Amino acid sequence: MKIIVGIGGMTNGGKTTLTNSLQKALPNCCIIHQDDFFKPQNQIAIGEDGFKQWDVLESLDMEAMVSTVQAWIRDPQKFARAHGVSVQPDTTDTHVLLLEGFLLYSYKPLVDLYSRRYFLTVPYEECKRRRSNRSYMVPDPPGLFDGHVWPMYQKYKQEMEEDGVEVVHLDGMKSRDELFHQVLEDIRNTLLNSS
Ligand SMILES: Nc1ncnc2c1ncn2[C@@H]1O[C@H](COP(=O)(O)OP(=O)(O)O)[C@@H](O)[C@H]1O
Ligand SMILES: NC(=O)c1ccc[n+]([C@@H]2O[C@H](COP(=O)(O)O)[C@@H](O)[C@H]2O)c1
Ligand SMILES: [Mg+2]
Repeated sequence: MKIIVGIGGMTNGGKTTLTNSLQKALPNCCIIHQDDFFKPQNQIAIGEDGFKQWDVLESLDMEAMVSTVQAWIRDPQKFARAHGVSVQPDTTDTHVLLLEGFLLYSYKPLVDLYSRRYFLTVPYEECKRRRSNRSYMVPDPPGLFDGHVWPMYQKYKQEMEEDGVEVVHLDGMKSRDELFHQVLEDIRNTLLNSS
């Protein structure tokens, strides 16, 4: 059996950290990072606010992301091999795909593919603090967090709620270890229930 799990939520909620830990503990587990699908900088629109609009769906090549997901769905074993994930002979029936990113549940062609949609959040102050310590490939200009990142997060979250997308909320203030064990157990139960 194969399941697709979303590790979504706000920037700096701890998505990438959690996803990388889960991969090591789950059988035949591949990851697709949404961040790998950002368009090149010269294709990112500049808003009326003067900021490059990184935190909108249009800044991501979502068609390419869906194609990558479809390649996994067609042949998870081949996908795993191509991505350097060794397939365990005793569990070849089980395949897990973790999709990880900050706008996983806002793109219609993806939203129904998940067996489970996790949503990691931390309070505003903590998010801003963590973000100020991060260095992205393109550094945040002053004011980006309050002027663009946070308002876009709120906008997409509100749309998701209005659309009735069901998510499992995760408290990103919990320790890395606690989050890892909580989600690992929940995914293992999902696997048992879908077999
Ligand atoms: N559970 C946690 N508790 C405290 N700090 C965390 C936790 N998970 C991740 N971090 C830290 O927060 C920052 C953002 O984590 P990251 O996994 O890159 O988040 P995201 O992918 O959601 O932006 C990193 O510095 C990371 O070490
Ligand atoms: N990877 C990139 O090319 C790039 C460039 C500029 C900003 N970002 C930021 O990455 C964030 C998403 O990644 P995280 O969820 O890991 O923080 C967005 O909030 C976006 O502002 C990424
Ligand atoms: Mg990340």
